[in-house]
Amino acid sequence: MSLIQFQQHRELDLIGVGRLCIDLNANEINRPMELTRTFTKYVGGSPANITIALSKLGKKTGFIGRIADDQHGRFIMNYLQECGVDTSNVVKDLSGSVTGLVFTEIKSPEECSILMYRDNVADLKLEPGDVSEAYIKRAKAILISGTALAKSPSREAVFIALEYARKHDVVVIFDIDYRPRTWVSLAEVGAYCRLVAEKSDIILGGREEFDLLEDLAGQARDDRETANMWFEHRAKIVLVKHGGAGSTAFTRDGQVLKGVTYKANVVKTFGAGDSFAGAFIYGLMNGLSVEESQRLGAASASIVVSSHSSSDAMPTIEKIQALIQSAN
Ligand SMILES: Nc1ncnc2c1ncn2[C@@H]1O[C@H](COP(=O)(O)OP(=O)(O)OP(=O)(O)O)[C@@H](O)[C@H]1O
Ligand SMILES: O=C(O)C[C@@H](O)[C@H](O)C(=O)CO
Repeated sequence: MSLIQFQQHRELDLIGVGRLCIDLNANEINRPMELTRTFTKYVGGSPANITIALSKLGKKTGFIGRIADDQHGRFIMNYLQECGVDTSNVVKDLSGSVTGLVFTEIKSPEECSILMYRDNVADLKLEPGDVSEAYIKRAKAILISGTALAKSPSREAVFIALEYARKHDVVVIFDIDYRPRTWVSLAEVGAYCRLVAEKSDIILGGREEFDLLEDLAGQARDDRETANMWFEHRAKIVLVKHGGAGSTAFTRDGQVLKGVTYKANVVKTFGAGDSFAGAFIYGLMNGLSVEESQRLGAASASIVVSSHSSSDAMPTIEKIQALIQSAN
């Protein structure tokens, strides 16, 4: 029996929950933001990127989120629809909120950062009443982004989504997705993310992100100890991402799988985690082993870090397979 039981008859493969934003990626690369004058606009936000990745891989996806009632909000809505993401549960926020913006700085292939504008953003205005039980029960899986827990009412909306998912056997995938500018304190990150991690089937994060959840007061924990901690709860797969060094997946049935990486012609490093997650989830949903799914994730990430955008560059399965074959 496979590790993760997706309810195969469900009409939607994955519903993303949380952030829908705009990425403004520097056109003049290899220089600091202070000297950057022009940017290209893309849809962004980690859960949006992952949902778009799955859609481009041919999966049926939907999204639960709020967008601002402005030009950027409409740009996001149009792009999701062009990608085939169902937007029936994306709500226009009428409270005067704005679209979250992310300016990306590409100083060198090794040194990239993001500058987030997150005051009064629409995505964090998601309300419990926006989350439909009937919608969630149509899906095989939901993807929760940790950043959506940073503030109320989005935080409560996520807990409601989680409750409906559990009630209807919808697989819960939690990407810790820690974004410092959004949170009030590290204590809150740990407290709220732990509550979701305890109820999740698959947990994805970087080493530092897991350290935040485990409340270790600065002591680094070993990946295996991390995985064991979450296996005491509901998790069946814990995946720790290690940037250019790959990833390690732990499974509840005792496997420890080191993920390969593929050579990239790195333009920028952000987008790696989201593209990895999209193709990794695709692999699991298609019944591939965890190791094969990690391979798809790594190949997708190598394509995206070699491109200028995150969402727009999410590859098709043919492109991923061609890269894997050319590397063999
Ligand atoms: N420089 C690179 N070259 C090739 N593959 C990479 C590179 N960086 C990351 N990857 C691939 O992407 C996966 C995820 O990367 P990473 O650990 O940086 O995720 P992340 O921290 O969530 O990324 P992000 O910067 O998007 O938040 C890695 O496990 C690896 O397979
Ligand atoms: O998650 C965000 O809000 C920013 C992303 O859209 C951006 O592309 C990125 O950092 C991906 O890792």
